[in-house]
Amino acid sequence: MQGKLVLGNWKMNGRHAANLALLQAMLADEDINRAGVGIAAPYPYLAQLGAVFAGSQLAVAAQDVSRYAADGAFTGEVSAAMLSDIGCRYVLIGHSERRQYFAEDDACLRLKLQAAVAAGLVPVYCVGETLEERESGRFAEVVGEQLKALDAIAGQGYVVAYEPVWAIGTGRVASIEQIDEAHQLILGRVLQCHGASASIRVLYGGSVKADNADAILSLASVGGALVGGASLEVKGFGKICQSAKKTL
Ligand SMILES: O=C[C@H](O)COP(=O)(O)O
Repeated sequence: MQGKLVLGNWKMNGRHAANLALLQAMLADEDINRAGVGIAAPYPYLAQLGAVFAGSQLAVAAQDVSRYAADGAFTGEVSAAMLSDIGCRYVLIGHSERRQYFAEDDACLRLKLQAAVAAGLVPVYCVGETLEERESGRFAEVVGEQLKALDAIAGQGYVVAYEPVWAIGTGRVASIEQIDEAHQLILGRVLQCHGASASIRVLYGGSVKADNADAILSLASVGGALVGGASLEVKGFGKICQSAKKTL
């Protein structure tokens, strides 16, 4: 059985000196410093993560990637090949903040997924409904539509992250029943579309904290966690990683 994966997403946070202290504290924490844990940092700090994590099993992840696969005249873009070149293992694709603020649509996300796998990265494809979509009973329809982009990389390695938008950074965590229902739905769709051989982890993200990690990560349908705010400090993140370790 593959272990649960815990990825911290620093979002647009960090400064070189503060990162160093945090990363070194993570390396010194035996719950964090092991296979199955990684950090997604802003582009300017990915090399710093690579240097500090060198020789450890901690993974470096990017928060986004260009939809353009080939090098060339795309000012401001960072290609999947570049991320791979500097040692990234994972890349977040389709985070709700990218969908919301940068208008990333299905066509764009399909290209990003393809570019990522072509460069040997593991995409962490994020899906999730807004509060309005949940309250109007459209949760399964919305998530089902979002999952269709994965057809672009059928048969390849990827991770899905279920992040209900209403639970991100709000402290309002989805209930255990809501999480299990969503994860069962996602696992069912992935299996239906990509075959019985699909061995896909579905991470939960949205206000995962030290005090709810045990309950969330003990669900069989939850393959790990995508952690925002709590990955910016070592104590809470360590506790979340410990909850994942307990399930091994
Ligand atoms: O990528 C992480 C998610 O957006 C969750 O963020 P959060 O843990 O701060 O709610």
